[in-house]
Order: sequence, then structure tokens, then C-alpha cells
Amino acid sequence: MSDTSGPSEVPPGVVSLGDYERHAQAILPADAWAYISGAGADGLTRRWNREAFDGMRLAGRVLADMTDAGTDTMLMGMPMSMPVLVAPVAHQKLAHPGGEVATVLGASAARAWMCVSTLASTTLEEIAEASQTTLIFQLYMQASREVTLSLVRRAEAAGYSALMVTVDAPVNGVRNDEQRAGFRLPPHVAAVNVQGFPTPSSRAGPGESPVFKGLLDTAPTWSDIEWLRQQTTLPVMLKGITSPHDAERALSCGVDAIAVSNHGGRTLDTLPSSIEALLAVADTVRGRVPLVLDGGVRRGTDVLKALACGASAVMVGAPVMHALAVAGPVGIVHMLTILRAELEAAMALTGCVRIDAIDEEILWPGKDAPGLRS
Ligand SMILES: Cc1cc2nc3c(=O)[nH]c(=O)nc-3n(C[C@H](O)[C@H](O)[C@H](O)COP(=O)(O)O)c2cc1C
Ligand SMILES: CCCCCCC(=O)C(=O)O
Repeated sequence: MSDTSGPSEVPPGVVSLGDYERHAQAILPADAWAYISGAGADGLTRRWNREAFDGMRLAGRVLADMTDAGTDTMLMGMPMSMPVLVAPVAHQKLAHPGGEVATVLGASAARAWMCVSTLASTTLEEIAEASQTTLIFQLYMQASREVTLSLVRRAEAAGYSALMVTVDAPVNGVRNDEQRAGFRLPPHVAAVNVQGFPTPSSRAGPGESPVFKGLLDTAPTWSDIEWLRQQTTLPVMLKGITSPHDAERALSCGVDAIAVSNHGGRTLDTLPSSIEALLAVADTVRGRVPLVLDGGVRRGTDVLKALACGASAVMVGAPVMHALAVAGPVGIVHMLTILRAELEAAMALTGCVRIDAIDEEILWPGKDAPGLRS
């Protein structure tokens, strides 16, 4: 059951993802806001994510025959009603007492897939029970393979359709916003799926690096990805790839999809924008596996631009927390419905009848658009 005690109505005037963000900032405690909105260090990558989308122009096309138009598509062999997924987002009870169950109810009503974080504040089984949509389990690999495998087996048993292994955060980003706000998880929010699991700790002596002496001791490496691929028949997607070299390596491990992601600018600041990284990775991957993009997607036109640059689908992260904070499950379904409606309008106005008809021809003047560093 979803906790129904939090906000559950869309306030008047909320008609875009930006509106949700502004309302969420006004109602959330300052320290929770610092965690949810906090970028790495100076927030440059997060800003570039938006600037890159904003700098790309679309080539409008008129009078196209839109008979049988639709946003339905496929990802990893599975049908989806639109190419927009709920990204894995930790600690959702920070935003709303219903947490991940509220999100999955909203995602199900909007017919959108949802990725469930290893660091969810609800058990992965409870989320699956409330779900009527396709679920992907986001895996942070744990200190031992045995413990990692226990999470994989739970996800399989609960009916998750794929694994998404996040590989870009073996250590936390430099989260200055969180540090300034003194953010700590409140007692009612816990990462219940990994409670009691061993975590890496520093064994650094005076003047030694805690990162290199302890915190990275059990961090996953490519051999762990090769190992994981052998352990499950579920499709495996790697999340957090921005380098074409890493994309090639991921392919050699047999992954089924790649999420091109800079973690919304929350890990290594000054990584390239998500769309720049996508262009580089797509050039290397050349369609051998589907690419999913996240980082800065806030409009249907952003979805269209990402698809034109080689993505098969996109994910939204922070907007999930914004919508959840403002209106719980109703906010989630509304936020996803806004994106769907905006995507439909953008497809209609660029003459794209189906998702697979979206290509770089809809970009003006081609994909070397202003806003993308060459
Ligand atoms: C509050 C918050 C928590 C997040 N937690 C996770 C997580 O547990 N696992 C993960 O792989 N990514 C996590 N992310 C990153 C998102 O999955 C996604 O990569 C990012 O938010 C996309 O950028 P956007 O927020 O601009 O849409 C988190 C993002 C936010 C905002
Ligand atoms: C050591 C990495 C912790 C990441 C915590 C959750 C997450 O991905 C995020 O906040 O972003």
C-alpha cells in the first residue's frame, strides 16, 4: 500500500517539468533539496546538460501524413509505450511518504517503465508488488559477489525485467551543496534493500587517502561485469558510460544496452554534457546495442533531440523527485504525461510518424548544432 499522507494534488499552474522543480524547491526542507538538486562540485556538467539541449534547433516539417502515428517502441526486445523511463533515484521517501510505491503507481498509470535503485527506501519486492509496469533493477555492485548475487536473485524472483548496473559512482561525487546544507538521511528514510550489508570503510592513516586506502578496495572492475553477465539470463544494461572506449569494452562484456549518463552531473563535474557523450558513444557503438540517455531531459523536444542523436530512449531523474514531492503518485503520472504530450507535439511538428522515423534530419542544421562543443 502507498502511504497516502503526503501531497496528492497538482497545484494550479503546474504545466511543465520546470514548474514541478520550482514548486518542489518551495516545499522541501533545505537539506533534502540540497541532496535532490545537488550537482557535483561547481555544477558545470549539470548546466551543460541543459545548455546542450537548449542550443540544438529543430527542423520543423509540415503537412506530413500522421495516420497511425504513435510513441510506442521497443527496448531490449520489450515493448514500451513511449521512450521515456523513470531513472533510478535513491531515497524517494525523502520527497514523499509513499516513496517508491507512489512512484511506481504513477509510472504504471502513465505506462512508463521504472528503474528501481539499489538504494530505494522501500523493498524491491514491495515496489514490484505495487507495479503494473516494466521494472528494471538498478544494481550498485556490493562488497562481495555473494552479496551482489543475493540482490540479483531477489530482483529475478520479484519479476524485474532487466538489470541496470551503475558503474560511474564507485565513490561519491564532490557534493558541495549537500556539504553546505549538512545533509544527512533522516531516520524515516533508509536504504532498506542493503541494510546490514558490509560497506567499504577507510583504512587510511594520517596523511593517507581514504579513497585509495579503503573506499575503492571492493569497487567493481570490468571482470565483475563479465562475471555478472554469466550469472543471469536477464538483459544487462551498464549505466554511466560517457567514453567511447568504455562503450567498446562494455560491448565485449556482452551487455545488452548502454545508458549514456553523467549521473545528471552529480558525480564527476566537467564531464561532457549528456548529448555530447551520446554523440561520441553512438559513433562507436553504431547500433550494436541500444543506447539510453539521461541527464537534463526536461522537455518532449529534448527526448526528440536525444533520439535524433542515436538514443533509443531517455530517462528522467531529478524530475521524479520534484513531481513526487509536489503531488505524490498523481504528480508522477502528470509529469510523465506532460513529457508524452510534449513528445507527441514535437513529433507531429517535425513530421515524425513513429519513433523509428526520428533521425538527425530533424535537427537544424544537422547534428553539429550550436550548444555542442566540437
Ligand atoms: C536524488 C537523486 C538520486 C539518484 N540516485 C541514483 C541511484 O540510486 N542510482 C543511480 O544509478 N542513479 C541515481 N541518480 C541519477 C539518475 O539515475 C540519473 O542518472 C540522473 O538523475 C539523470 O539526470 P536528471 O536528473 O537531469 O534527469 C540519482 C539522481 C537523483 C537526482
Ligand atoms: C557512493 C555513491 C553513492 C550514490 C548515492 C545515490 C546516487 O546515485 C545519487 O545520489 O546520485
